[in-house]
Amino acid sequence: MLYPIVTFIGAGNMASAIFKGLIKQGHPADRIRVSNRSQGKLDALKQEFPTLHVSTNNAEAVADADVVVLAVKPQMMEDMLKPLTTEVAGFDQKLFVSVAAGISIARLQSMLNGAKRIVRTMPNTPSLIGLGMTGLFAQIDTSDADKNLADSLMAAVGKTAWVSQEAEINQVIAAAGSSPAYFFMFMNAMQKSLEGMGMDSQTARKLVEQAAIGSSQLAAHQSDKTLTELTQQVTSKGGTTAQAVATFENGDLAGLVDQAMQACVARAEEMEKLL
Ligand SMILES: NC(=O)C1=CN([C@@H]2O[C@H](COP(=O)(O)OP(=O)(O)OC[C@H]3O[C@@H](n4cnc5c(N)ncnc54)[C@H](OP(=O)(O)O)[C@@H]3O)[C@@H](O)[C@H]2O)C=CC1
Ligand SMILES: O=C(O)[C@@H]1CCC=N1
Repeated sequence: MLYPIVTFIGAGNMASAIFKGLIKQGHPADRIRVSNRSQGKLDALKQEFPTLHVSTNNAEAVADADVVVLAVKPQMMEDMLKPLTTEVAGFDQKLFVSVAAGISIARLQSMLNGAKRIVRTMPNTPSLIGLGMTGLFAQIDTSDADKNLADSLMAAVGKTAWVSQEAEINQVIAAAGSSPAYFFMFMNAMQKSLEGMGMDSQTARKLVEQAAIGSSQLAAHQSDKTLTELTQQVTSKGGTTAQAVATFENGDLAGLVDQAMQACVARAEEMEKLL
């Protein structure tokens, strides 16, 4: 099988989670190019993957790309793309996969001089270990071949879900792109509580980590049960869990989570207007 040449512009947190994940899944490193503004990250990558093509020159990195993954911060996208539209022959004919929050396809199209082959995605950092969750959206006139190529890249590092309305990508951000941070915060709060009770941090981290892994795996294995049913399975009447659950309910955990998710979506919508 001949793997497509994939160029990542930006070698930050999200891009590196995806391309390292791809390499782990068998995509040959010599068919991946990574360009980044500063040299330091590239030097480290070259050490880790000697056959990876790295460059601080975006135009050079995209020249032979089949797919260009746009992975710079949203605020930097326009300045990053502008020179490429004139410097790189046939640039607007390539397939672009954007991972950026808050930049619509219409906006990308205008930044890309009218390019037509664009898939907007919202991945997350667990892609690094093959457990990513990516939402994808493409306009109606995007070819199946382009959709399949974008899907296969993201499916190599986790699960994928297509949304039929572009606005839903902002909900994917709340559910998957940003949500690893929520889970880490929850785990961290548990760890800190245990430490406050006197437990050493290593043991506290191990307990929290394994309980989180076990719970998420159990939910995935028993997807026929609702999350409320899974909660009830743990909660003995008059027992310990009931006290913790009541504390969360009294503090309106669900309301707070809803507020956080809404704030996330609202910020994505606001970014779409600003950028
Ligand atoms: N982090 C996450 O969990 C997720 C992020 N995203 C999206 O991914 C994108 C990147 O975010 P993230 O990885 O967190 O950000 P990072 O800041 O970690 O990475 C951005 C990278 O882009 C590089 N860069 C900036 N300007 C240029 C340029 N002109 N040419 C080449 N490289 C450039 C930066 O280089 P330098 O080393 O010089 O700073 C940096 O390494 C964003 O659009 C974000 O919305 C989407 C889903 C999840
Ligand atoms: O915080 C952000 O804007 C990006 C998008 C999703 C995760 N990180």
